Amino acid sequence: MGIIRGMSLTDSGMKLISEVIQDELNIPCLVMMGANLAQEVAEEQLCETTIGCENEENGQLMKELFASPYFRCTAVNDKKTVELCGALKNVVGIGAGIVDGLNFGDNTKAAVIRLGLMEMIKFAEEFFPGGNTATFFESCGIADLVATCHGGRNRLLGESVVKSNKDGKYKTVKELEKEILRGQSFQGPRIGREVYKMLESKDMVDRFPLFTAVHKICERQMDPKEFIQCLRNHPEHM
Ligand SMILES: NC(=O)c1ccc[n+]([C@@H]2O[C@H](COP(=O)([O-])OP(=O)(O)OC[C@H]3O[C@@H](n4cnc5c(N)ncnc54)[C@H](O)[C@@H]3O)[C@@H](O)[C@H]2O)c1
Ligand SMILES: O=P(O)(O)OC[C@H](O)CO
Repeated sequence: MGIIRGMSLTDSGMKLISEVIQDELNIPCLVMMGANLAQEVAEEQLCETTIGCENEENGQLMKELFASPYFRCTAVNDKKTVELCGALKNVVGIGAGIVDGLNFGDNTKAAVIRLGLMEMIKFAEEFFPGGNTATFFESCGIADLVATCHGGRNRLLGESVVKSNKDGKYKTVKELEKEILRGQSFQGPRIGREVYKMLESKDMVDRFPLFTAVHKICERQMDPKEFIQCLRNHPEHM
């Protein structure tokens, strides 16, 4: 069962982490993604998760293995979309943190969550076609977006980047990771870089302004203050 949120760029394109595990270990690998902030799961607070499988029998088996009164599992026969949700939401989470750092309110954050979701759906259609849009309404999709955009480490990164501003100079992701996480790591910046490379290779950057802006802010190629302006001209509004 894979819970790692990420992807890997290879010469032949983008691979999901479960595919890397399957290829390296030569074993089947299902995935589990959802609104599952570790601290809250450890405290046995009620949460939901999504098991992504390629056949219903395996999904059901894993559901029986993992489900508990506080950990409610749904098995979905759309493994790639489930895993893609778990990776891409980290990039949106950074965007939500940038909004917080810039002192914008809940309406703006809601816009980031919605536009982020639309970019996730579009990215899946372009690069991993054949999935089911309904999967984005499982815990791995909208619910994990909400959790990450309010309580995740990636949100904290976005806010911290903005707040690290000293005379127009911002701290790097590496510096902030060392200061804030002390041994843990942010998943969003690496995923954002890989997503951006894929978009650039297909000349699609303009269609994904939120993913693009988050990536450029993480790489210090864009001032975080420009983030909101990038969203004003989003293709979803045209
Ligand atoms: N913490 C949570 O709330 C939570 C919830 C659900 C899923 N996840 C996912 O689980 C995974 C692990 O999360 P975590 O909270 O334990 O993170 P963490 O930052 O505590 O640990 C990640 C570890 O992976 C190592 N690492 C990073 N890149 C590596 C590489 N290329 N090769 C080898 N090691 C590498 C890091 O050094 C670090 O020790 C992540 O993909 C995360 O998104 C985390
Ligand atoms: O703390 P984050 O931002 O890495 O998010 C953790 C989990 O993915 C939330 O489900």
